[in-house]
Amino acid sequence: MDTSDVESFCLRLPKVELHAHLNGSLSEDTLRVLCMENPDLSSDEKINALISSFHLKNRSLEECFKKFDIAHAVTINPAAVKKATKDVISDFAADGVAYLEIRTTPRSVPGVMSKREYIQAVVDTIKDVPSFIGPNKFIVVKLLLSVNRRESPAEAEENIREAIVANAAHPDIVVGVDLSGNPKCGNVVQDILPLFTQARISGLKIALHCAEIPNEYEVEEMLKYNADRLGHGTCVHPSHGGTERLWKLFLDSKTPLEVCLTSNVKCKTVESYENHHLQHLLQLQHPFAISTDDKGVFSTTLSKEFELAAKTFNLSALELCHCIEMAIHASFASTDEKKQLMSELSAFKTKEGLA
Ligand SMILES: CNc1ncnc2c1ncn2[C@@H]1O[C@H](COP(=O)(O)O)[C@@H](O)[C@H]1O
Ligand SMILES: [Zn+2]
Repeated sequence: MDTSDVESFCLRLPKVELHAHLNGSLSEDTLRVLCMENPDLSSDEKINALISSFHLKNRSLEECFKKFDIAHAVTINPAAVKKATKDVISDFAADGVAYLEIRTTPRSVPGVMSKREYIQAVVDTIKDVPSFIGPNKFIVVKLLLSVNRRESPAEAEENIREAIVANAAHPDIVVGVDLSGNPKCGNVVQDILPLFTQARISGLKIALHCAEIPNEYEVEEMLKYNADRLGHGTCVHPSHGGTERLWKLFLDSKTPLEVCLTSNVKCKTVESYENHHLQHLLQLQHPFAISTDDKGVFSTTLSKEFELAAKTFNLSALELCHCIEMAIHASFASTDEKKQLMSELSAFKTKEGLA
């Protein structure tokens, strides 16, 4: 396919997004509107300062983490959380995403919103999707609730408890838990993985941010934990600060990896797209899901991530369709939903003359 064909093909592709943090995915328009609705931030200079710092070029992973505090400054009540969720879902649907798993860290604002009310605001908006997604659009949306490893074990325990309650109340929407946050923080193996086991026992799927930075002991324990999916997986391969042993453990686990190309390069955990560890997954046919991570912070879309993968690793139209197939299998969708997504993909392939 030539360049312009790749771009339009990636836009048309019925894509599957499995790794998208709500507050990292806010578009500039959404940020602007949420600022205007916030009396403390509604002046032009404050709005412009906030938005430009949200998109400021990162020089490190640390700098990236400071950006989420900016988004958190505007999603401070249920109405703002609903607006953020509605806009992010609409953005993905407009980008041709057919299936979306949003993940977000339950957050309380004293006197305004409890963690449960935060979660309810997201769930209510997901339930409301048919009312705001255009008639010619189709998107299935699920929710994972996150534990931020920077927070205390008590916070982590509370988030897992809230996730179990939310899953019991909305099993078709709240499908999993995610471990994320600054990888330099927290004692995950001792304080957090045991909590995730409680979530697993109650029927929630497990997604772990893994090996964003080198940490042999933690990565080994995470690989042995047999999560349903892993995110990033940057420092597993020996060429990126991992070891042969970790790499073998990872391959043997056959755990699907959520691959975030632009996030890794803009956070400088991977030096270039050409050097990205996706090359090894392609070579070894290890399952992966091309993902955005934080489309707002990194000014990307899922179509652009597919286009990047296609151009960097010379992937054909059929190989891009196979990426969607792998993501469907790795998703936390129900069996019927997976069948529906697979039949949508085969109808797409027929229409594109690929079947
Ligand atoms: C860049 N790579 C990353 N690595 C680890 N955690 C990340 C992340 N990108 C985002 N988050 C996690 O997602 C939260 C923002 O969304 P929510 O407030 O939950 O909706 C961040 O605070 C961080 O904990
Ligand atoms: Zn992430």
